[in-house]
Amino acid sequence: MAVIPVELAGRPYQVHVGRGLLENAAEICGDFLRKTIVPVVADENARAHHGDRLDQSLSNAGHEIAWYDVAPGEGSKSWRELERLTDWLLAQGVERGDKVIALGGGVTGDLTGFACSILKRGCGFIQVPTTLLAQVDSSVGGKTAINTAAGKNLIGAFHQPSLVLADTDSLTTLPPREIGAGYAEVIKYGILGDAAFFDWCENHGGEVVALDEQALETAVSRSVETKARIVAEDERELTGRRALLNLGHTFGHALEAETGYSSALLHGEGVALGMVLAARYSARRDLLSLGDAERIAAAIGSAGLPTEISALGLDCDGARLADHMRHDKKMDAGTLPFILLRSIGAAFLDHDVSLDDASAFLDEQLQAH
Ligand SMILES: NC(=O)c1ccc[n+]([C@@H]2O[C@H](COP(=O)([O-])OP(=O)(O)OC[C@H]3O[C@@H](n4cnc5c(N)ncnc54)[C@H](O)[C@@H]3O)[C@@H](O)[C@H]2O)c1
Ligand SMILES: O=C(O)C(=O)C[C@@H](O)[C@H](O)[C@H](O)COP(=O)(O)O
Ligand SMILES: [Zn+2]
Repeated sequence: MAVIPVELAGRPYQVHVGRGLLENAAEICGDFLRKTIVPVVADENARAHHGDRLDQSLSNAGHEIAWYDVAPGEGSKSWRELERLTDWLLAQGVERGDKVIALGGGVTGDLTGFACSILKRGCGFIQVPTTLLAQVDSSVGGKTAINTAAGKNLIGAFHQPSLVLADTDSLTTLPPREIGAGYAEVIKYGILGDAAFFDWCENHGGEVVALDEQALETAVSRSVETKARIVAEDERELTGRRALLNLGHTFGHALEAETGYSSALLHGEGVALGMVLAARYSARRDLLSLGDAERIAAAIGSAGLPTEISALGLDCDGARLADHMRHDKKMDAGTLPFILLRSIGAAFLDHDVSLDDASAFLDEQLQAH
């Protein structure tokens, strides 16, 4: 059990990581739950597997849950679902000082967080992440968003939760593919800034995806500590520090767009491929050794994650993927900074990448193997 602080001036909060947290949710939330009725926005699968544990804890403390169901899948991060959710929160009489609970993965957390950021110009929320990806990444740091036809996370806000409860027991019911997708964001922290953690992932990644208790707790805690530190340094992605957390995402979001935000490619799988592409592109520009690029690909592949975009069977070329990238939120006065690598554990923002060159590289990768 670990309690990790996110030290944001004026609104610090804690991330609790460990087993059995849902059984003690009411106690940990304490005064954050100030009314009898507690609105809980829940992914349908997360509720089916873990809703009872939350319900039991809250009802033992004299609360009653008002449940709101979110359909599984990226499609729920939409204008339509945002409207439906905000209407429901208003009907529940949620006030600014209340805390809405988000129970589920990154989709539920991103949607609920964004709804709370605009509800009456901002009400509170508590993240209860139930996927590996959400525990190590999306529940921490306050990025909230929905997708639009133009691209991923294009409508959103920075809105920090008041508390995060990452109960590792909830991961036992996750499908293996979702565990792999979450692991992509775990190994990301090693690749972008912590060579020792990358080494640890090479040695223990198999245990993490097999949900070995000790390896899992180390992976989640270490990931959250790293993210909390970076977010505290650059909450709104203004200095370039937080942008490093976007390693693999420029390529990854383009691939997600091209596959229609469908189950054909999960977010974490897109990030896995995107990190391999960022590493190989860094090698192509003589920034990173080819050996290190392939070491990264091997570590990602050994967790069962995809490493070759040619295997996706996409009916598109590099220029089309580059067009998706023009919607990237890092775009600045017509140029898109890329997160590239000098070595494993040393990512940086490269402002000198031309999208034409990236597109030519992607053409090669689409043909490879
Ligand atoms: N805000 C951020 O900083 C941030 C960071 C990373 C990713 N994201 C976003 O997060 C989303 C991906 O999140 P995700 O990978 O958690 O996917 P997700 O929310 O779609 O959940 C994945 C699947 O797991 C199911 N599920 C959830 N909890 C379960 C459980 N305990 N047992 C069984 N099934 C369960 C869901 O129903 C769903 O089918 C993407 O939209 C991505 O853009 C946001
Ligand atoms: O927290 C961050 O900052 C991240 O970039 C984490 C990413 O893993 C996450 O997918 C995030 O939602 C991507 O942000 P975006 O700004 O590229 O939409
Ligand atoms: Zn991500």
